[in-house]
Amino acid sequence: MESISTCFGVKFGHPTKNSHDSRRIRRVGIVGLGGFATKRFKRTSCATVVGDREIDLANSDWKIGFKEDFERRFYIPHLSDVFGDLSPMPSTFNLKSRRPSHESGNGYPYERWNGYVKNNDRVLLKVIKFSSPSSAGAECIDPDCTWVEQWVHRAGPREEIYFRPEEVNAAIVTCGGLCPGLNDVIRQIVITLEIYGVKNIVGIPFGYRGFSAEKLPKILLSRSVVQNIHLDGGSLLGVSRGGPNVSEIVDNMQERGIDMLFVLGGNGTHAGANEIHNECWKRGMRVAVVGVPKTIDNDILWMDKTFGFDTAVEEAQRAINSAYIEAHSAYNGIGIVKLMGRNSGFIAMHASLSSGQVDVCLIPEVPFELHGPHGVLRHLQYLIETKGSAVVCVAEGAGQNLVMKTNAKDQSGNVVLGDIGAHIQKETKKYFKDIGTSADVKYIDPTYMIRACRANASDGILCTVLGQNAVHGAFAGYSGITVGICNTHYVYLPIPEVISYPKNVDPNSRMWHRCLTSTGQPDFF
Ligand SMILES: Nc1ncnc2c1ncn2[C@@H]1O[C@H](COP(=O)(O)OP(=O)(O)O)[C@@H](O)[C@H]1O
Ligand SMILES: O=P(O)(O)OC[C@H]1O[C@](O)(COP(=O)(O)O)[C@@H](O)[C@@H]1O
Ligand SMILES: [Mg+2]
Repeated sequence: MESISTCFGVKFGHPTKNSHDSRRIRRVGIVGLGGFATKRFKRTSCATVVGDREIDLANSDWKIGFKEDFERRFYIPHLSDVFGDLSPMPSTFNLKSRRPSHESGNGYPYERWNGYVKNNDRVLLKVIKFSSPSSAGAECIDPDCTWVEQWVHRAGPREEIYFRPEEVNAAIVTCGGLCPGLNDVIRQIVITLEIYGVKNIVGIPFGYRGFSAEKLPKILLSRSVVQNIHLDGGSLLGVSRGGPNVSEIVDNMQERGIDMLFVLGGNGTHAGANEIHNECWKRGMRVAVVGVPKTIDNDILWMDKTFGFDTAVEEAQRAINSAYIEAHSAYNGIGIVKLMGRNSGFIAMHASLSSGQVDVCLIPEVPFELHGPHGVLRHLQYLIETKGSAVVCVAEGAGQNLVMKTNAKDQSGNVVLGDIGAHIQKETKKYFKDIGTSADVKYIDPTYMIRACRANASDGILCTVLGQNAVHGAFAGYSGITVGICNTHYVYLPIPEVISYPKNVDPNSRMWHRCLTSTGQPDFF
């Protein structure tokens, strides 16, 4: 291994499908003395691999190499890359009609609407300039934490468009599990398509399954159909896991003449969307496939947050508060709340932090023991003895090593999780019985109630902007992209980058430490 003072091994390879390995590869590229990366991974060599390019930090021009590689990784595919004969036309997305014109003589000056975004506009992906690799959360490329701008493409309407609105056949599909805000996004996509002048908009029923040969009836969409759908949770179109393969999906799209596809879903859905995009272009189909990340778990990379997450955290407060009241009102009461989060504990962490009523927060990223002198149960005993009650908030994917494995998978291939909440309840009851202390243990599982909620106001706005930008991206001729909010600005990202591995809670992050400060819990092992 090279010495830290002379040479830092930094790797930025495209990760493999295994999320944990992938995260390692990605994280090892960051120099941070106090961070997750350097504690777990040794530095490799002087050669730095950025994408598929090797960069030598000893070379004074390494920054140029890094930037070029970053630019290439975050390039967003455009129809004109493949279809050379395309000629754009002036956008039909024009809000001038909403302004008083100079002819109207009502005193308002005529102005040209300048709400278009230029293709070369960019948004900074990282906004902190770290002074040292030992600074909290530092993500440095070299030991000096040299500042290197990492730009991504700004989302929004372009002045020129690559589809004739009156000829467009647009389709929307919602895949995976439910998430608050799905209807808000569908609504905005439809409304924005209509503003461009699109007449043919269909909803594909029940996720990718709606593309199968069974021929589930399509859902005709228009402003009047979607006007009030955001008042309800769920998805107007229905959702599903599993379904036909990509080739069948594209066959079906070809049959129906779909040339704009809006795909709302998580990591799995986006993997499918990217394959659909590739297959369409391979077949010479001039199709724009644009994703809108949907995951209540908030486990998509690079984004400030995904829609539905805020609502989930807010709704989780009700369950936590109920658990608190139950626990607080009972003699030696213990309330356990399970929240969603298959691999990522963002909902549990944020809900625990915002409620201020949680004593123990357990997430998949942080291993824990139930039994033993440092286990959760011993701490619950301490809480009962000192406070008289306790509240536990556990993410569904936490402590899966403690529950019975069935090796079952759902139709998308996701592992079916054991019920960690029920397990903790059972073990807690047994523990207190064994030590001869009566304890009143209540378990609340609000997961599906939370997921079925309608979006709150803040998510409603996020959905609106994401939905509109998805349509702008398609009309601008981009495909194989997804939309997101990044440092409060809206961006287009290439799908492979956002699904290269799932975003997790960093146990060394300031946020997790804040959560621990709030709960006052020790390490449980
Ligand atoms: N790697 C993949 N490639 C192509 N399609 C996938 C992939 N993973 C999942 N899918 C499809 O995407 C849809 C949703 O996937 P799922 O994992 O259930 O939800 P999410 O998109 O929320 O992660 C399913 O119809 C599934 O068949
Ligand atoms: O019971 P279902 O529909 O499989 O959903 C459960 C899963 O849905 C989620 O909320 C989100 O999953 P997706 O993003 O893959 O839809 C997970 O937290 C949870 O494990
Ligand atoms: Mg998934």
